[in-house]
Amino acid sequence: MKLLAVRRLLRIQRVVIRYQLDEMLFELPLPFWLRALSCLLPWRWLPRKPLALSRGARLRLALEDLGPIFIKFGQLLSTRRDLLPPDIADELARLQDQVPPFPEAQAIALIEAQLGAPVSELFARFDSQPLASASVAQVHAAQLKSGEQVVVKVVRPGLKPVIRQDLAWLFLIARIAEKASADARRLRPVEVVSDYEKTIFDELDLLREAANASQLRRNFDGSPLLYVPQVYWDLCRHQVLVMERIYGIPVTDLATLADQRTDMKLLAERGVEIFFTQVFRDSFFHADMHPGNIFVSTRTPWSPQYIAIDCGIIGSLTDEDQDYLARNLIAFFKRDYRKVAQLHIDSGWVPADTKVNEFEAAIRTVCEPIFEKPLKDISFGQLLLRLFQTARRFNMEVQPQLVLLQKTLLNIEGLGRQLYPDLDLWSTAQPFLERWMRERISPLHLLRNLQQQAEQVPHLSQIARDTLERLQQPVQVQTTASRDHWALRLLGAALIGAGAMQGLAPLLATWPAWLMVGGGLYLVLRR
Ligand SMILES: Nc1ncnc2c1ncn2[C@@H]1O[C@H](COP(=O)(O)OP(=O)(O)OP(=O)(O)O)[C@@H](O)[C@H]1O
Repeated sequence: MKLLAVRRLLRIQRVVIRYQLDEMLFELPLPFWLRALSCLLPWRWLPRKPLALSRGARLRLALEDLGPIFIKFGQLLSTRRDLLPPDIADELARLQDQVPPFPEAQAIALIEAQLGAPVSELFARFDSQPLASASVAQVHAAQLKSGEQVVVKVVRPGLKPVIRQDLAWLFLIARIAEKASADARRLRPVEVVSDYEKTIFDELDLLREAANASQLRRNFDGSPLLYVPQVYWDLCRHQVLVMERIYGIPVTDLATLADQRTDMKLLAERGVEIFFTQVFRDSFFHADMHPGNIFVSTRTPWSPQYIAIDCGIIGSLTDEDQDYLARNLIAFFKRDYRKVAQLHIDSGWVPADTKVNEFEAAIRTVCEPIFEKPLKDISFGQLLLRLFQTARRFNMEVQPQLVLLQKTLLNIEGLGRQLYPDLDLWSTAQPFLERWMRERISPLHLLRNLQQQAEQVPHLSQIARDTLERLQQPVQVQTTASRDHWALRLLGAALIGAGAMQGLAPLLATWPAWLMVGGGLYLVLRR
C-alpha cells in the first residue's frame, strides 16, 4: 500500500511537471519562504520548452489525467466565475461532461457482463459512440425494445484503486495539518476527508444512484419546478444504470435559453425554491449541482422547469440541524444578529463560553454589507474571507455534516449569478423559510412527530399508538371502555409526551404545542 502511495505521489509530480503547473503556481503572490523553497525543486533548474497550450487547458488536462477526485475539484472551481479568470473557468467547465471517454469496447463488455446478455439483445439500438463522459462514468444513448429513448451510464473501470490512493494522501495531509496547526484543527480535516471518502465511494455504486433518483423523482412528482428522469430498474446494476433520456437545454447555455424566451428571473427563483424544498421539506438534496447535471426543459419557457440528472451524491440533515439552520436564516433575514449569535452558541457551532455580545457584533460586521443586495453586488470572495476570519476569532469549528450543503450552496450560488445576476436571494428565500417554520410548529406536524417518537420506543406498544391515533381523529370516545383501560391510555399519552419533550423542547415553548397537550389530555380524559 505504501509503495502504491509513493507511486501515486510520483505520478502527481510527473503530471505537475508535464503541464508546467508549477509555473502557474508561482505566478501567484506567494510568501517569500515558499518561493525560496521552490528553488529546491530539481526540475526548476532544468531547461523546459514552454507548452503550446493555454494555462486553462494545461490545468484541465492535468486534472483529467489525475482522475475523479481532481476532476470533481475542477468541476466545483468551474462554477465560480467570480473567483476565477474566465479563460480558466471556460476550460474547467469542460470537465462537467467532456472528459475523454474510455474505449467503447470496454464499455460494451462491462454492460454485457453486468446485465448478462449482448447489447443487441438488450436494446433495439445502442450507440457505441458515447454521448458524454464525466468524472466517474460515461453515457451512451440507446433505445429500448419497447421504444423508449434511454441513456446507459457505465462506471469507468479501475477507479477504486486510484481513489483509494488519493484518499490515503488526503488523510495523511489532514492528519499532519491537524497535528501542526490549531487553525487546521478547527476545520476538522480528518472528519471531512472521512465523510468525503464515503460520498465518493457511494457515487461509484449506480444502484444507489438509481435509488436516489427514484426518491427525488417521487419527491417532485407532478411539480412544475423539477423533473427527474425515470429509472429502468430491470436494467440497473452496480456499474450500469439505464434511465430515460432527457433533451433539455444545459443550464449554462444562456443563448439558447434566451432564444426560447425563458423567464430567467423565474428560473433563478425556482432554483432557490427547489434548493430550499430539498433541504427543508424533504431533507434530501442533490449535492452535485454543477451545471453539467442541470438542464432546463424546452416545454414551458414562461414557466421554466429544471431537469436534474446524476443523483449519485445526496445530502440530508438531521431534524436538529434543519431546525437550527432555518432559525439562523430567519433571524438573519430579520437582521436579528443577536439571535443568530445565540443560536450558534445553543447549537454548539461555537464554544459555549463565547461572549454573545462580541459574537453578535462580529456577525453584524460580516452580514450587514451584503444584506438586501442582489447576487451581482455581493463579493463572495470577500465574504468568505471575512467569515473565515470571524470563525477563527471565535474558535468556530467546521460542522462536517454541513459540508455537503455548503458545497452545494457554492455551486448554486455560482449558477444563480450566471442565470440572473439581479436575483434577490433574500426576498426569494425568506417567505419560503417562514412558511416552512410555521408548518413545522403546526399542530398536525407536532402530532406526527409525537407519533414518530412513540414508534421509536417499542415498550410503549400499542396502547400509546392507539391513543395517538385517536388524538388525530375527530374522536368518538368509546363509552364502553373500562376505567382501567382509560388509565392505561392516559399513562401511555403521558409517557409519549415525556419522551417527545426531549426532542421537541424548542417547539413546546410555542402555543400550538400547549394547545395540543391540553387538547390531548382532554380527549384522553373524556368519558
Ligand atoms: N438522462 C440523460 N439524458 C441525456 N443526457 C444525459 C443523461 N444522463 C447523463 N447525460 C449526459 O451525460 C453526462 C455525464 O453524466 P453524469 O453526470 O451522470 O456522469 P458522472 O460521471 O456521474 O458525472 P459527474 O462528473 O458529474 O459525477 C451529463 O453531463 C449529460 O450530458
